[in-house]
Amino acid sequence: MNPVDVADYAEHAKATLAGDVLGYLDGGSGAEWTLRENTAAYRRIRLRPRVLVDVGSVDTAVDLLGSSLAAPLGVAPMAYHALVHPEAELATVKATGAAGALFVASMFASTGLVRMAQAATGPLWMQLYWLRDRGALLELVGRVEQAGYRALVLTVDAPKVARRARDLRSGFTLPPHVRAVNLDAELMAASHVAEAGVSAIERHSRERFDPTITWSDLGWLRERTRLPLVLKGILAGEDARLAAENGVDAVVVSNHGGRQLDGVPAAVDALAEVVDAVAGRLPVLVDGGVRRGTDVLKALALGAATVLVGRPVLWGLAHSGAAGAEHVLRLLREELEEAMALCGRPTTVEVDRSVLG
Ligand SMILES: Cc1cc2nc3c(=O)[nH]c(=O)nc-3n(C[C@H](O)[C@H](O)[C@H](O)COP(=O)(O)O)c2cc1C
Ligand SMILES: CC(C)CC(=O)C(=O)O
Repeated sequence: MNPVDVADYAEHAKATLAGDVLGYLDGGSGAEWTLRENTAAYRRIRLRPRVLVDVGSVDTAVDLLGSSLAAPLGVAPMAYHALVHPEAELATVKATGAAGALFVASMFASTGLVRMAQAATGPLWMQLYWLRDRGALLELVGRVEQAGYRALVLTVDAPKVARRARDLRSGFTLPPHVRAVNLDAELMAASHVAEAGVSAIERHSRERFDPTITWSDLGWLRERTRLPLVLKGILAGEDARLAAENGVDAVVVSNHGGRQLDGVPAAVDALAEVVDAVAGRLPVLVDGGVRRGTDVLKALALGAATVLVGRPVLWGLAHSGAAGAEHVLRLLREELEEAMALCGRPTTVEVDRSVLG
């Protein structure tokens, strides 16, 4: 059966991927309460359409940090696309460009950052974790700048990677052919060895991520790069205000897809607080639980500038490579277009909180 919505791709992934890979992809931390909330919260938000509006043509385009996107959609940074398809990030980068969306590469991408840049036909950002070895961090930033990436996304919700029961139960480790090729060999090695009670992925963070960084360290990075700096993993209005005061260019409201602190609200439920706190000083993106075009519309209505999509893109990639990933993004865009028409809001600038019931 040909998939007709994201749920079909999710089902296909569940039926076909190896158990440990599926667990790493679909799983969350703790009791997975936040993971479930991310999708459940969208189902609780209702739409409030206006009628007899000319919706003969609907335009989903937005501008974001100097780039224009055909739709307010991006691919969230996700490690190791090679886990689900041999073409890995090359396929997802191409798919994203074809769909007119933004691609955020993970620091743990399984494809070289220059090869990703060469395959890109749209805007490309790079996600970073702050490494204890600042020399290695800066060296990577230099290569990212050189390759033409347009922004750095610093993930701030993972001073350490949280315990994820599915990975511990399955003993998940990376197969030998899947590597974080943009990082040094020593760092990569940790991800291939599981220890009792610590998953291979957890070891990355324990050994290499710097859990001591604070707001005062951001200036150090700011001074050393000309790229816009985006913080990913903001859930509190106070932190969003601090971001604006510390020269950050955008924030992503995110709970890491329910993979970090379990018990925090769904990303969409934290969105309004952050949007209100920044009061237009910076664009606010959101990710977590977006599975339908109506979810994108709800996030836009609450003030999101763009929505990032995580797991659905990997489900599409697992299903049929670049074609599947592109179809997932196109489905979301088409569903958004339909929802905008049926809500009587033919352009994204007309989407505000009055869309919500
Ligand atoms: C398999 C997987 C790998 C991820 N890897 C990263 C990563 O390397 N860096 C990061 O900042 N976030 C990472 N995330 C979190 C995503 O960027 C994003 O916040 C989350 O997946 C959004 O939720 P969704 O999957 O419900 O759309 C990962 C998520 C998944 C599912
Ligand atoms: C390699 C990991 C740190 C990637 C990640 O952020 C995740 O699995 O959620």
